[in-house]
Amino acid sequence: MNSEKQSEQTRINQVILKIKQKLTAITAELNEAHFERAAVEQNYGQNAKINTLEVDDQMETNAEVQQQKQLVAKNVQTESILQQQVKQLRRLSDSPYFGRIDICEPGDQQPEKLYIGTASFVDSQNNFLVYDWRAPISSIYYNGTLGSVNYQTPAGQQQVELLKKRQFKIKQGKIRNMFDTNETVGDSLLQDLLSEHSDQYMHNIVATIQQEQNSIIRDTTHDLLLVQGVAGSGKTSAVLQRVAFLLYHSRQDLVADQMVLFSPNYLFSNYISEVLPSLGEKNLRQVTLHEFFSRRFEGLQVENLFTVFEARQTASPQIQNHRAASGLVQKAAVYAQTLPVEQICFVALNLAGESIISARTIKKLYQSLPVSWSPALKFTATKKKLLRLIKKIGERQLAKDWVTDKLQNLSEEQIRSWSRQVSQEPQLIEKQLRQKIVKNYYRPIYEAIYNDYFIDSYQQYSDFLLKIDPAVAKSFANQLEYHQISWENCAPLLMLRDTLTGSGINHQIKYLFIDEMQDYSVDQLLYLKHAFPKAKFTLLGDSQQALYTVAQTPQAVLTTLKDQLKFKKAKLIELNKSYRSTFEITDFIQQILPTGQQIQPFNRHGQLPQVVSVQPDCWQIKLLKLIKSLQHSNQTLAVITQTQATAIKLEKSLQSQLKVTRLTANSNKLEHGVIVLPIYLAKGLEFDGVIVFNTSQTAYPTEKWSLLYTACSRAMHQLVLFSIGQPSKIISQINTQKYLISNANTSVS
Ligand SMILES: Nc1ncnc2c1ncn2[C@@H]1O[C@H](COP(=O)(O)OP(=O)(O)OP(=O)(O)O)[C@@H](O)[C@H]1O
Repeated sequence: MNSEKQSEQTRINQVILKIKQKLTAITAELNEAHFERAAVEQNYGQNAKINTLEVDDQMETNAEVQQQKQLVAKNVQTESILQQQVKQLRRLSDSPYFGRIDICEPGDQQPEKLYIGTASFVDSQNNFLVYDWRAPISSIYYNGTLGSVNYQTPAGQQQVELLKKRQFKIKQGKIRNMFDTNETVGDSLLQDLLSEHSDQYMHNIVATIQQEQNSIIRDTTHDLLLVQGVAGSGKTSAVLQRVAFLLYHSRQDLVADQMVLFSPNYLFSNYISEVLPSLGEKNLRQVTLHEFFSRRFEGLQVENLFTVFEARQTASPQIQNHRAASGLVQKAAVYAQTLPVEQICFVALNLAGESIISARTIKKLYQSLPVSWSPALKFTATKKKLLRLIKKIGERQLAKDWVTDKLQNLSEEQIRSWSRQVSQEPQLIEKQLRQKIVKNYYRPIYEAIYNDYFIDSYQQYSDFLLKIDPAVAKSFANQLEYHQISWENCAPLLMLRDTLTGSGINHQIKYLFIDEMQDYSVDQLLYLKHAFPKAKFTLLGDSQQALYTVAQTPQAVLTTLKDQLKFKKAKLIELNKSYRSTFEITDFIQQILPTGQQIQPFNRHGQLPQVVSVQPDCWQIKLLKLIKSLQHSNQTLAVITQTQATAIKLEKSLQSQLKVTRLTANSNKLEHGVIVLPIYLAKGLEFDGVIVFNTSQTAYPTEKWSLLYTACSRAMHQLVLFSIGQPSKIISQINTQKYLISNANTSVS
């Protein structure tokens, strides 16, 4: 070991010793906090069991229980903070840092050495032994080449002289690799990392963030950050580090619950779920667009984009008719804003076959409001009037015989449960019990009012569609009969409903992230912008991987979004360097793109991709042989099909000979071994080896280049295109030096 390395190792040993001392102290505190919480909880449990029917004790007990509750909450919080610290210290004790910068501030004689890790570590004298990678000064590590560099601080720009930049790979407290670099973050460490096997979970990339990724991560000024990057360029990685950065940067007024990530599927959600915890941060909320819509259309089955995709691969163009066109969201908003009251579809509030409040009455209440009010304002005011009205209707029932009958037949249990909520004055008890009986009876009406059911938004949307496109209106009505709603109708219908009722808007979310944004229509993005008005948007996409729409240039995407979504400060960041695949794979897959877009491959070498074509009568044997030959060198080997239907057939033909796992839309975990899955579930994921199943001309005509590109770009180390019959023209037009060819007569091993 050279002396430089020796002295770094000595420092590491000293830092780890201090980390471990702190870990011991915090672990003791944690044990104490745990013990205390258990005691308080037990005490709370006993208090909560006190008989609250004893009136004298009731108030006192309530206050005591509240106090205990607060105490439990406080203890839980303390314990969880300590748990976080323990986790963080454990992580640091294995690998305290990954970078060092030597800087000299103006006027200083001696340079300062700063070490950068996944979290800060301060010794008992408040010396920073490790700086958090998100600290303002750490940006020098990611952005600066040696010489004079600037970095942003809360007090403005600072200038320093960067004298040295050193990278470390430390594992179990030992330096495994260390070198100085003048680049942003040197290639060697990246080489090392990218050569590893794929994992069930994505890793954080803080040690090797690249300069252009850093600008995504640290952006705090734009309300729309549009990241358009080629496959494997680190878009998802960058956005997750961005979340961690924002949580650190705005920790006074931002918590993870104020962020939401729209992800393409459950597999992906699970795949990325370890990144933030590995950086000591809480995970942010994740949702798929399908889930989001489904929650808003209770009782309806929302069509899934995957089903649309499957149908498109097999259906004739005629079947695809009568789908809603784009631009409906804006039209729906205008329609709802200008809808004359006569045309609003009010619905009578009925109970047990009797109309309690007629549609005419509701319309009258609505009409009585100032014309200048917005529909949402009128709707809320009508709602309040209806609540008052139903209360009055109930009051008129209090002395009726049916209420007296019910009162006399109240069960013991019902009386006991209500007696806690009614007054103890004997003369008031009967009145209040009558009120309870009536309110209970009218509960469905109250609920209908609270849930906005006094307008039939489906009928209203149907009326709207009739004006725009009667064929779509008809198909919408047909689907509704079967309690279904098509994908394209979701956003415009919600927009119409929200505009009329003023509901559906979430003001809490401050940051919204969308991965695979090329699969979202402008209509859907418009709706999300409306539903999350306070959120800054970060959209990640690669229009070359558009499975459901047509590819657009990044600039065109930006123009469309800026014009339609009305963001004030929008920025486009393009990423052209691909990190996932070997040089050879990236070099091959960029030839699939018709636009001739230049993807910069990362300088990591491997085998050439292989194109295998086999005869239709022997493809099973050949495929089996191929899989077996690739299995041992690839921890995860994905066989990617176009549709789930093909994946099912493939699984059947392979499973008697081989252990295979087929993934479905409901799968949420990646398995090691051989995986069969359709392309739309492979989005955002990566595998050691990929076999793209049946890349014949029939399966992949020229216009399906985007599907082929997406499938091939999932491969990290090895790629095989397996064609039954003549390979696709997309492949045959690629320079033959970029891949190896084997045919039915050649061994595929
Ligand atoms: N700076 C980096 N340091 C180390 N690894 C990186 C870096 N950037 C990206 N990677 C790795 O490259 C791979 C691809 O990254 P990621 O999945 O974030 O790309 P993507 O652009 O979202 O891909 P796609 O659009 O194809 O799904 C991952 O294995 C990731 O860990």
